[in-house]
Amino acid sequence: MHRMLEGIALVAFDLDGTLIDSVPDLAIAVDAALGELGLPAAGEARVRDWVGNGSRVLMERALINAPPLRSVAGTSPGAASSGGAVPVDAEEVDSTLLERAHAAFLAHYGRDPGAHTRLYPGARECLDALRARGLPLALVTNKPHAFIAPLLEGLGLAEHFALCLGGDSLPEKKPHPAPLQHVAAHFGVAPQACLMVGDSRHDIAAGRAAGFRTLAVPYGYNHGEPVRESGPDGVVESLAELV
Ligand SMILES: O=C(O)COP(=O)(O)O
Ligand SMILES: [Mg+2]
Repeated sequence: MHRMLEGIALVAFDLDGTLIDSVPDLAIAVDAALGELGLPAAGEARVRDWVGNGSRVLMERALINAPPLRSVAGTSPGAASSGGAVPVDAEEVDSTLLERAHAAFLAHYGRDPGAHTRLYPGARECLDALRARGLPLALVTNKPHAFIAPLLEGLGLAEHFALCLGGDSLPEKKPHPAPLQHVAAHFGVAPQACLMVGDSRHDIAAGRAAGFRTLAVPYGYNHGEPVRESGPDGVVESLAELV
């Protein structure tokens, strides 16, 4: 058994960038939404760096980085966008435009959220092995809750998680500790006996703030930065190492 599982009675997993490579489908939906607003496509590479704070912030980042919008919305005209990491509140995006963009994204993404989405190597093996050991597993993603079931069903993982929380399940989402505190309380497990497994600084921050142990995978989405810099308690190259 991996040292990170010693004394652990519950494991909470992040979804995007940890269990699944979902960016191909996210990028298709982002680009379709931008297209509806007459804006140029962002492309997969840039979307990869914007994922992690839920769908509304994803579209906010897409709008902030859409060059024509800067003049349309009157925000920082002429400041060329480089893509990549963008602080959430770096700039104000017109709220009506953001609502339109977000609604368009949800409609496009909801059509077939798993079309090009694949499990990372080692993910199924890890989940199967933990489940066989009888450890309760939770899914804590910032993705809207409505997309969780179709994705898990498409991947044959619908039965693996005893509790699934989306970014809109509670008033707060990661990096806030509330979703993880909710999971620990739901199962009646002390936080120090819970492990949070994720790919981004938001997972590590939420886990630490909730009193969980934290394990990071380095292959996912972390705004272009190494997740090691967030100081997780452990890092595994593949989830298969855990079991
Ligand atoms: O939807 C997102 O922004 C990211 O979702 P995650 O929390 O599963 O990585
Ligand atoms: Mg993630």
